[in-house]
This record gives sequence, structure tokens and C-alpha cells, in this order.
Amino acid sequence: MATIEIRGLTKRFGARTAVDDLTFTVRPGQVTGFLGPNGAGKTTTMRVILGLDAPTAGTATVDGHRYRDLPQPMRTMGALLDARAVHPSRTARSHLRCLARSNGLPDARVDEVLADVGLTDVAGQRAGRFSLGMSQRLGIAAALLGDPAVLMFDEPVNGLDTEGIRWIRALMRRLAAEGRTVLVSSHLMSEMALTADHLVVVGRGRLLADCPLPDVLTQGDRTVLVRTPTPSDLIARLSADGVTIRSDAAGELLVTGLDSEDIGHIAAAAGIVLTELTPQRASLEDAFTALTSDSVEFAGAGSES
Ligand SMILES: Nc1ncnc2c1ncn2[C@@H]1O[C@H](COP(=O)(O)OP(=O)(O)OP(=O)(O)O)[C@@H](O)[C@H]1O
Repeated sequence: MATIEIRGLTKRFGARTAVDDLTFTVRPGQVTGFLGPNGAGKTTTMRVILGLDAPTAGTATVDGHRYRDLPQPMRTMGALLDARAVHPSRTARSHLRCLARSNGLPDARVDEVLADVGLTDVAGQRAGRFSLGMSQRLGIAAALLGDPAVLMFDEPVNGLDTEGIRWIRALMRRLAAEGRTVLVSSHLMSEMALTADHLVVVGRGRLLADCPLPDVLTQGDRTVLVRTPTPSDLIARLSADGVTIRSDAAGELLVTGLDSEDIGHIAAAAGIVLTELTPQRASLEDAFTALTSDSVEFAGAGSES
């Protein structure tokens, strides 16, 4: 099955490095979320994959070829980068027909994809009058035209209403369930948590994580909440290199650097009573913030991320 392979990819614009030695593989049958703060290099990477920007170093291939070398690009890969990049005076149907004809695809596909994205009723209207949501659907129809095994969408839910967002989520899941390779970018962890199976996280052009969605939670330090009637005794026993202990409310400690099993054993050996011992689960949003906190390009004053 077709994959997207990124190997040692670097893209510089003058002195600015937008993508910095990025290596990852996007696999079939799952939604891969391409996640990172604004300016992390997601769009640039996608433009290089499509051959719209030339890499400074490294390679990006789709099904083993550079996009421009694919014998039938639209049959291999469909992409939505900028939904507004449509001739405004063309109707939705004529836009798709032009694309189909110039790519040797049958006219019949046009009505199929219009139905697929729910635009049949407005197919005769000018694309220039479309709302953002309708433009996104038209862009997705164009991406689906060649029935490709690989699909790539840049921030597809941006600016959409709830119904549009739900529809796009369901579409991504369906395309992956059909065995296709789906890469979707977002700067929102909350969005990716609902759609993606696998995450590729980037910050300032660099790879920060490449793992199944649940594993993002286990990256970084875990914290354990401990309650004891004798906190100062426990602090004395737990203190060691690499262990951080915050003491919040009376008798409540937040311990980082030891897991709950270690803490339980140390307390038992010292005869210290524990009344609570709870591993704190970081939320996905916390995990994302922790991963990208050093790589946010435009953090506002007082911003935590
Ligand atoms: N054509 C260009 N010329 C100069 N700098 C560019 C160009 N395109 C992108 N950049 C810079 O490269 C960096 C990465 O931008 P990119 O758009 O790829 O990030 P992104 O992760 O897609 O962010 P966003 O979510 O804001 O679109 C940014 O610092 C951006 O300003």
C-alpha cells in the first residue's frame, strides 16, 4: 500500500529554516495527525510533498516517487491545501470537469464526488460565491476525484461550523477505514484527539514526536498525587536527584520523577501511612503543551504555551 515517506527533509527560506531535518512515514489504514503550533512547518512540508516547493535537503516521496514523477498523480494522491484556490467564476461542476479532463479521469467521477461531498444541489453555482464550508467540500471533492490511495489535508476544519467539522472528521475516519493513507494537519490537539490514530508532532520545523495517539500521554514526566498525615517525613524519604515534590494543600504532595509503585514501597519501608496514591493522567492538551512549549514561534506575553 502507498505511503508518504519524508527523509531528512529541510526547507529554508533565506535565513529562516521552516523545516529542519524531518523524517517520518505516513502509513495506510489510519489517520495520521500532523500537529504543531502555528509556523511549525506543516504547510511547508505539505507543499514540498506536492512538489510546490523544492526541498533544500532531503526527500519527500509518495508511493515511492516524488509527486511530480508520479505517472498519474491524481490517481495516487489527492490534497487540499487552500480551499479558495478555485477560479471564482467557474461552477463547482465545471471546475471538477476541467480537473478530470486534464488528468485523464472519466467525467462520471465528477458527479460521484459531488454527491460524496454533498454538493450535488449547488454543482451549477459559481465557486466564487461559495461559503468557506462549501469551498472546503469542493476542495475535498477535487482531492477525491482520482480515487487516490493517499490523501492529505491542510487544516481542513479551520473556519468551519460544527456540522462541517463533524462531516470532515467522519470523512477522514471513513477514508482511513477504506485502507487509504490519510495525513491531516492541525494546530489543535483537541481536534487531533478526535480524529487521529497516529501523531507526528512538529515544532519550529523539527520532529518532536511520532507515535500512536495514546503514547503522547506517556511522553514526558508523569506526576503522582500522594496524601499522607506526615508529609515532611515522606518528603525526606523521597527526595533524590531527578525527583521533584510540590506541596500544595495540607498533607498533599505532587511527586514527579517516581512512579506510584516506587513511592508506595519507599513509604512502606519507612512505616509512613499513605491515605492516597494516585497517578495523575495528563490531558492530551497538557501533553501537547509540554511537547511544544520550547518551540512555539509566536507566544504572547504571559502565554503558557
Ligand atoms: N514562502 C515563504 N517565505 C519565507 N518564509 C516562509 C515561507 N513559507 C513559510 N515560511 C516560514 O516558514 C515557517 C513555517 O511556516 P508554515 O506555514 O509551514 O507553518 P505551519 O506549521 O503550516 O503554520 P500555520 O499553521 O501557521 O500555517 C514560518 O516561520 C513561516 O513564516
